[in-house]
Amino acid sequence: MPLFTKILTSSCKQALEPEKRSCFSRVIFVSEFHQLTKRSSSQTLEVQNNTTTAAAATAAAKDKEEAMVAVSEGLLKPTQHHHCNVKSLQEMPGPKTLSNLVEFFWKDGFGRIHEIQQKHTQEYGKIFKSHFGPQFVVSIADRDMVAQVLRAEGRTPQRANMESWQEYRDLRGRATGLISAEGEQWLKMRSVLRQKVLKPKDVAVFSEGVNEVITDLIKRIHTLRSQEEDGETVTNVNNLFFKYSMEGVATILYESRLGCLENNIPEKTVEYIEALELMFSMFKTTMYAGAIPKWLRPFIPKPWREFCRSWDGLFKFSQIHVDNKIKDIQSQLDQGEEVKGGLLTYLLLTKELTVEEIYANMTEMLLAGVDTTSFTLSWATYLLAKYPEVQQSVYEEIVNNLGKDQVPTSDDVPKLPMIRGLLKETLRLFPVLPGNGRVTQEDLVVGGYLIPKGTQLALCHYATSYEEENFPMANDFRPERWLRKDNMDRVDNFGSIPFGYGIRSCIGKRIAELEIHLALIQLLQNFEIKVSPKTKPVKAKTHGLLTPGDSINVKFADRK
Ligand code: HEM
Repeated sequence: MPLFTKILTSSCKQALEPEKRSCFSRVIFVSEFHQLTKRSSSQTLEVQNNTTTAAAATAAAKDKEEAMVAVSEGLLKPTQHHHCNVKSLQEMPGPKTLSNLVEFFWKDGFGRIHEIQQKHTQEYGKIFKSHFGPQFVVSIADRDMVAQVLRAEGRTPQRANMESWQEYRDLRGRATGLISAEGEQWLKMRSVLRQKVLKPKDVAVFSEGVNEVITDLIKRIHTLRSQEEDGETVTNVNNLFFKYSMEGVATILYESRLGCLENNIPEKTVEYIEALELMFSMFKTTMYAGAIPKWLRPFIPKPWREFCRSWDGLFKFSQIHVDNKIKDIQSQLDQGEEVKGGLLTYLLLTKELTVEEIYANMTEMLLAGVDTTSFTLSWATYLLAKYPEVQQSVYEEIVNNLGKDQVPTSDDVPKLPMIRGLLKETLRLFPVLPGNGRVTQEDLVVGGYLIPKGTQLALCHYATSYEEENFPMANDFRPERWLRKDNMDRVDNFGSIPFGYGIRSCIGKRIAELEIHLALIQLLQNFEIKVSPKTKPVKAKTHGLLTPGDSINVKFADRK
């Protein structure tokens, strides 16, 4: 069967009309469907006849809707009557462009993307379309539909909206890292990196280094709280956790310590940490720079300029550390010593990635690994302070299974299911990435709609995380909902997939879990986390990521 079959425009138009579609019996999905109506003047259209997609379509059709558009070598052949409900994108509900503009630009929608997800889901249903300037997005806020999309992914799923990242890299002659790369280039790098960080046992080797950072974190808490009147409160815990996450990720990625948590940081290091903090915050502010059309840049140059400046800083930072490692390795080799080390050493020795690719991946992992971890730790401490009975049960589990003083390693975590539940529940309530993007690589039928190849999808994790049908008493903080009743019990739930799912999911998941689990265990062994008069209700806001909208201030009281 030829890959491309030609279909007469007029027949296609018929196929798009729901009432006329029902008389075609062969199931196929029409590529570039959204462009069909635009091309009314052309006589023919090329339509990809993809057998895999047709099979997926048949399965989908059995499930809920029958999918049917049109096919055949040359002409559409109406054969037999067949009931078909596949709807077109034109029929999909969604907010009007103007109301989106008002929502985002007049009502500070960029800070409330997570709430808008929920609002639009209530207004338009669990699958809806939106226009953001030139961008057209189909949002999916249903657990089963999200599962369907992610399970159907091919070997190189495509992330949406990475053009501005790619543009920066082209401009500076830099390589792409895992986040921004696509296709075979992405697959090659992913295959190398996944061997070192994707399994719990791969990251277990980092336990010792992470525990050293935690020792410094605890010392720092002692210092900070001693500066407060009550001797217990730490204000804006996120500042502290930012430094912890930066230090932790640097230990793992660069195999070196930065000294972010020292009490007396040399002035040079202070400047350097401040510059890093600035770059992170600038990055969040400017990450929408790519949404501004290029022709507008001469008139509004600042966002793009700052976006490039923050990338320059992040790349420079990574490059310094990678270059230092290269020198270290070289001098060890020169002295005839055996070279041992972690992830970076492995990458440099095996040469499976080029040095440019290593710079790019270290930079992107640094960017992906700091705020995500620190916001999650901040929310976890906030929730523990607010729910003392939950904190007590997590603490008791630690005392009973590990003891009050024993320093945990990654091997201990499976003995502490409540710690795992605590992290999962924190990320359910505050998923750092409230949504995830994909560009469809095949035509798909989702929720009864034909979604053509090349469509941008927004998977609305925040909205699904708060659905009662996915999580009863969804607004409550209940880590125990994640406990398994027995070994066979699975509590996975596509309603909350804070690290994504499948081949393109977060590659740093195990690193993040290690850093967060070990830190929370030691924090609870040392302190009772309590609300203080300075603890105010804190709401989430979207600022690139889902961040605490205000300072989180809590007490770290000594355990009796
Ligand atoms: C609580 C912490 C974290 C959360 C919630 C988180 C979440 C996510 C999510 C949702 C994605 C997108 C997945 C997808 O598209 O399906 C992602 C991708 C990624 N994350 Fe994380 N992340 C966290 C920590 C980290 C850390 C610590 C690192 C590295 C040290 C990291 C590195 C990455 C990278 C490189 C990608 C791109 C993967 C790819 O495209 O192949 N993340 N993360």
